[in-house]
Amino acid sequence: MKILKFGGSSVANTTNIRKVFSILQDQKSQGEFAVVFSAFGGVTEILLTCAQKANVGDRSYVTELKALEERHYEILKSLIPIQHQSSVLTYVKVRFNELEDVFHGIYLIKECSARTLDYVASFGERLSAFILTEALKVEGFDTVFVDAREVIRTNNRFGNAKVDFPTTNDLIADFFHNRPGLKVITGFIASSDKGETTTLGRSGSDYTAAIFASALNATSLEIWTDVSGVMTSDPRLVYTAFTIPQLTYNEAMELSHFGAKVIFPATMQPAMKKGIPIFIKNTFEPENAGTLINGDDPSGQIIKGVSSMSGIALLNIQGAGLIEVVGVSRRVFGALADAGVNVILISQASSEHSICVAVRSNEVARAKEAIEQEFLSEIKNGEMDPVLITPDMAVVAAVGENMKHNPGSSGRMFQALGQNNINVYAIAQGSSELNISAVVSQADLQKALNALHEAYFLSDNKVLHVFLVGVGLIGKALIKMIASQQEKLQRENDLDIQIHGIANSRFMAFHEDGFDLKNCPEPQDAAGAMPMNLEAFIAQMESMNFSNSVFVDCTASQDVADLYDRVLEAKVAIVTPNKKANSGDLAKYKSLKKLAYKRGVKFLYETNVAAGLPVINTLQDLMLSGDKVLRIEAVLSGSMNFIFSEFEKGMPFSEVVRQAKEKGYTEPDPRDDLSGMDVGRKILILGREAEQDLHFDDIVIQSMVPDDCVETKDVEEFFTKLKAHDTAFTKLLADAQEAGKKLRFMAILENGKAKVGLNALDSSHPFYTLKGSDNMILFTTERYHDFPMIIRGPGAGADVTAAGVFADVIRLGNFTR
Ligand SMILES: NC(=O)C1=CN([C@@H]2O[C@H](COP(=O)(O)OP(=O)(O)OC[C@H]3O[C@@H](n4cnc5c(N)ncnc54)[C@H](O)[C@@H]3O)[C@@H](O)[C@H]2O)C=CC1
Ligand SMILES: N[C@@H](CC=O)C(=O)O
Repeated sequence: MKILKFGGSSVANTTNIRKVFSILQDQKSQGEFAVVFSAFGGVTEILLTCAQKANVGDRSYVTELKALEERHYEILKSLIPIQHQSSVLTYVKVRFNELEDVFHGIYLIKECSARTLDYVASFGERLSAFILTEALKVEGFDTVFVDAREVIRTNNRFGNAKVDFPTTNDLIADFFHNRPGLKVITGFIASSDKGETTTLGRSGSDYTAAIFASALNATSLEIWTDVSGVMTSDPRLVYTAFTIPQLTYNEAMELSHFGAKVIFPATMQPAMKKGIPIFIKNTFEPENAGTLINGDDPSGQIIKGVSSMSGIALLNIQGAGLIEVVGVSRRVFGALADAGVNVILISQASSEHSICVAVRSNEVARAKEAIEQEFLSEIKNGEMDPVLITPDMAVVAAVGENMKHNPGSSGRMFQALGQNNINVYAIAQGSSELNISAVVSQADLQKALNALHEAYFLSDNKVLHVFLVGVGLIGKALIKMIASQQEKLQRENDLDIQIHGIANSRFMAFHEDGFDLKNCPEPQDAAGAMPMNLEAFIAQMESMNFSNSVFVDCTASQDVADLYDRVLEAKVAIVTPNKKANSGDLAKYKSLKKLAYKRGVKFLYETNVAAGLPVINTLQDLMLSGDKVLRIEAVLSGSMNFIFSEFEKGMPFSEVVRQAKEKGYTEPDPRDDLSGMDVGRKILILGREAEQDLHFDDIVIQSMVPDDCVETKDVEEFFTKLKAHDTAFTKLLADAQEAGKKLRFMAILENGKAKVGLNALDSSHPFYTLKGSDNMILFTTERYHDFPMIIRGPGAGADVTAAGVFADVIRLGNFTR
């Protein structure tokens, strides 16, 4: 014998009921079973509301009751052919007549006791189960209607009656023994030994099913609902939550206590006592295996779920007068009990200086008053401080029976929370080691759940939440590149990259679920676009509070770079091609790196030098492995190399510079390249990465920007003015060519000093053959002494740069894994 229970959502309308019938048809070949039904979805609430309305003299209950009656007729007429309807119609009519009378009575005497409410509520299940009993006959089942009031005996604690199991078990066994056929049972309702109608409290229909399962020693109990079992976390907060295949009874109780509302602990008890397996199944996805709950789980998995409880406040009771005083806890908890406050979590350190208690927010004022009253004299004479309240808290809990004697679970929990900058206010773990709970701020709840979920269940799967400032040439190329790789990274590398914030210098926009990158709008065209404000952008990023957030700066802006410390303080990683932070003040450069290290987040800037070429990483590896850089000789500007190599082909200089800009090789302002500033910044960064304390003053830079072109209204005017210097540049080139040389704009760093400028090189020099946007870097080090280490390749352009930025973002996925 198997017991199946279908909840209100499964029988909310004819379409859903047909799904239930098809599930029952499939059961026919699988042995004997009985079925428990809840009231049709929402009916109980409507009945109770009508009663409350009648109780306060609000006659609108009459229309609501009429509508409810109609709904029942509609359902029965759609399920039962006309020739079989009459007895069912009569049954329903009589029940609604009774209800009318009851409500009228309430309306007249303005009295509605718990007993009356139970009686009113009982109509929901009586109606649904009766209609479904008859409808199932039409489907070919030999059904028997079971009004559970006949067999479940309880005391008369209306609203939450206690079951008299010995009597109930006998009555159920007798009933089943004497009545062949498929029993269709009303959930939720029972009766007292005086024949009064009672109800079984929250999730009462589940309880009914468990009572029958226990009384009949059922082989299993199936709870059919509208979700596919118990999930690893709340799917509304954790998008990657998934169904837990198997749970022990204890784990299921812990999880449901902390928010997995699929099953209510008390309802499991009768089945649990008999070791009856419970399946949680989805009526709308019957093929889904759902969750099996039983006494044992052979999977050996340590953590099964991460659940939470919102709306919590912390009470801190502290003072020197608490230390080594016997009876303090008894008085605290006695006072709370007397005030009817439910204690959710308790934590006391061994110093005994303070006791921390978590309670529901709506009970905190009462709790504070009760404790302060209890310790009035201690507070007065300073032995104890007034009770401190920390509001707006939430509890997150990792649950799993196999934590027992398995070191590392709590370590993982607090590492994940710490890495994501989530402050833990209190901790509790019982010696049963079934649950580790941490109190965090309500604002951090979603982030905490996601961080823990990832740490425990998705160690192979990572979601990176990107906030991109600078949707210009590189930024747009980056979005395109992520869009084209997004699915493959998810599928093959378990890496999900989502962009939640985009901005240019004028507008910013955010998307909670991540922008659709294949059709990503420009910031100004996105829904909810607003004027750009850097502080507000960062504040929004902080308030979205995702775990694994990444701030990508694709601007050339000093203002953006100036806010990196704030970003890192918020434990958000930074990826950037922007050189401003690393080529600015030396102390700031060092402090940013230190801060990133301290906060445990990455600050990656491979594209600061030579775009996507692996220059910074290589240099960092050399330094980490103990090498020493003696000399760096390099062509570090893709645009300058393009300009001087293309110029050889005979085009006017100003025209080649314009082409370099059009090809996306130059800085937003090409004078940054021509002036040598860009190369100056790069050689400075390389020097600093080589552990040399370089300042910008240590670099001698030869600018190629003619004096009258330095100050112009805009870039266009600069190009116009540059034209006037074409002849002078052609002469420079001709002189070099005459000497059999080529012009290369390069940087040399040696002995703590750097030089940046134009050189005429003969064919013996490695830079002689460079073409287009090529960069080339020669590292002469203690290890690479006789022959330098050489890195060469395109060092500018949208695609190679965006690819480098993208690679840094992907690297974050691996780093934090
Ligand atoms: N073009 C290339 O080959 C390479 C470029 N880079 C670096 O990449 C960065 C971006 O370069 P491009 O995309 O070419 O520049 P761009 O001028 O095309 O785009 C810059 C974007 O940043 C935005 N922006 C500027 N200031 C801002 C602020 N304060 N707040 C918000 N947004 C702001 C602009 O509106 C624009 O959307 C620069 O730092 C550049 O040095 C690095 C390596 C190679
Ligand atoms: N303008 C730069 C691009 C990247 O830093 C260059 O020309 O190399």
